[in-house]
Amino acid sequence: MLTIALPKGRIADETLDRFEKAFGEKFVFEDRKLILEKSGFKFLNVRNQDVPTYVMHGAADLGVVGLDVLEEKEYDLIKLLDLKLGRCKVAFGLRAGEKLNFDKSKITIATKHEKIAKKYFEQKAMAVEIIKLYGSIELAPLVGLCDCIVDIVETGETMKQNGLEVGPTIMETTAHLIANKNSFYAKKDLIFDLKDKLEKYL
Ligand SMILES: Nc1ncnc2c1ncn2[C@@H]1O[C@H](COP(=O)(O)OP(=O)(O)OP(=O)(O)O)[C@@H](O)[C@H]1O
Ligand SMILES: O=P(O)(O)OC[C@H]1O[C@H](OP(=O)(O)OP(=O)(O)O)[C@H](O)[C@@H]1O
Repeated sequence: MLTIALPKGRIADETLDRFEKAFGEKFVFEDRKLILEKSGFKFLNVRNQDVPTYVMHGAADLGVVGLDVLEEKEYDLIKLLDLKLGRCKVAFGLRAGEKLNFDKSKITIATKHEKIAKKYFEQKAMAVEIIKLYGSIELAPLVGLCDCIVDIVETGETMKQNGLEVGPTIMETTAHLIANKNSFYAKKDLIFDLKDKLEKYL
């Protein structure tokens, strides 16, 4: 049995579609159930940001999560396979017409991706103030909470509709299949078999 933590929403749905293609049967969470057990798999329906936590602690052998979320958590996990779904980037958002002013003594940034933003500026040896938010990040610069934001951009439509422009990209991200280190050694054959089957449907 392999236990796999999936992030609620479209990435989970698309991952289960891949399993359907690879194994020829349907995998669907029933109503409000958070566990789906079928044909040797136990899928867990968890919050996006909790996926690495379940895998790190061994409550799940495997997980599916965006590289950006993985980078934020800084856990020691194995990246097994790029599933090539949930493609987007982590980028700056600036008020239309403004540029990132690297000469300013202190830039204030609002973001859900605190560590990614912090690392970016550490590499430039710049002092920044980071304000952690949990959603609707694009609102923050419009009401003077910050100078700019760091957020997920897929189509760029959310920024555009809120008077922001997409600035420099910090990282590209896609959903990856990740593994707990102990599970990887203990269940190597099962895991490699799954990886090979999923790889055919990328
Ligand atoms: N257009 C998109 N918007 C947001 N996230 C995307 C998009 N495309 C892909 N992703 C991936 O999905 C992840 C975010 O998923 P979701 O929006 O469900 O997360 P969240 O709002 O941070 O989580 P939660 O709702 O659990 O708080 C991102 O971190 C990224 O890896
Ligand atoms: O470039 P786009 O295609 O417009 O997509 C990007 C938007 O989608 C995400 O928000 P989400 O819907 O997850 O809401 P939240 O982060 O504000 O909770 C992300 O935080 C951006 O706001």
